[in-house]
Amino acid sequence: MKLVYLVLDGVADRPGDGPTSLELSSHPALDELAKRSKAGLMYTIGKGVAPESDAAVISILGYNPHEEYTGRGPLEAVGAGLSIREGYEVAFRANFATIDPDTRRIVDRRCGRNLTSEEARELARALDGAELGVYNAYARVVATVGHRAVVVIGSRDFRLSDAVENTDPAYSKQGYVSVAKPTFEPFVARARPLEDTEEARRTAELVNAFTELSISVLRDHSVNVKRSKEGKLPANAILLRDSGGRLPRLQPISEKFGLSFGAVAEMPVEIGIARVLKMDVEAVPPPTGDKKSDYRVRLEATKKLLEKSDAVYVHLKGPDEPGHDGDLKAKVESVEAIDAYYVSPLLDLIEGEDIAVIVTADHATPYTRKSHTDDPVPLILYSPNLHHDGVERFTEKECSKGSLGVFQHGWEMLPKILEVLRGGR
Ligand SMILES: O=C(O)[C@@H](CO)OP(=O)(O)O
Repeated sequence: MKLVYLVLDGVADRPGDGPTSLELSSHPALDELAKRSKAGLMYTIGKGVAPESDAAVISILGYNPHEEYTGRGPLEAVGAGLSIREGYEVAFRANFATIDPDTRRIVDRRCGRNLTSEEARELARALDGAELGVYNAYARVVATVGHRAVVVIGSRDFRLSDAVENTDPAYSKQGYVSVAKPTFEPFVARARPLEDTEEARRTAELVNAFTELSISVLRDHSVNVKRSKEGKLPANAILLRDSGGRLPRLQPISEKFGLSFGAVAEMPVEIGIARVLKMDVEAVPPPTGDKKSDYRVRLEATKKLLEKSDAVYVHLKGPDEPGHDGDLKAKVESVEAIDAYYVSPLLDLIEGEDIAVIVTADHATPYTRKSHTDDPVPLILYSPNLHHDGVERFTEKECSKGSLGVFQHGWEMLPKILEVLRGGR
């Protein structure tokens, strides 16, 4: 038996808020699969935790992020090809953002979501390698996709600590698991040490020095002058979150489950997770405006990995961004594009084959809330060897009627599902 494990980033909404994107969209292939599947719901980390994708994905791949985890920063870093000097460097997930430089008020955490990766790379170059003026410290800045970047703060001589608060006010650090705040004060936060150590105080000081430096360097950068002339928001600040000083030491997924895993990943954080878990990674280019071609590439990568691996984890970013933007129409369209261009041909591919499929999400990003929430996500499990539950559609409400019940923690799901698949009932 082979397994395709499809994660639709942020696809779930909150049914209590009104019709969900899954209810409003036409997705015949997902519905066809749901009809032939067992179904259920899942809290991807746990009730009350509105997770980011990093810890949520770690969790739904079977690892409890409360046990061994070191934050999103290092995963983004490894996904972007950077390594971290343990003890002397701390990695952060960064956002190019628009602020009022005089008051530090945040106008947009993603500078209008129209910063191109090329623009971001040019801005990052202006800061990469900057000296921070104290503790013989420096910053490395690497742009990744759109407004996203990785920042590594390092010192040549002094030890640093990852116990520092985010400067991005949208997420709070709860240990190493970052939680989306339902509302927040839109000001660049000052980094505070989160423990009473010299290392943490020093790191917080360096983070604040980097923030000031980035605001002064980006203010009149030619990319921003051009963007302002074009009526676009300038990318004039960098918000940092999810500090981590090393990669998590997790058992490789093939050893954990006795299955070889491949991964189709498009964003740096998922690429980082796949690398850390020692999956065979097919990194595909980030999403473009051409959905048909994007999903064809992802399906080809899935096929290629299925030939050499037992299981393939496929992460599609699509629905998360319109969820963050509160754009119901775009979220519906994103589900429909995945259905038509990825799931429908996937059904042809698995027809008559001994291939099981899981479809779920890493968290909800309800268009009504514009941020991640702790709502449970729908889950279906198809296998030609299993009885199906007879649910009608792939939606939150329909899946709640399924025999898999409600998983209280994402990390409990994969072991259970593999048991069901191996038992063949
Ligand atoms: O990277 C992203 O797309 C989101 C997380 O889903 O982060 P942010 O809210 O900073 O855009």
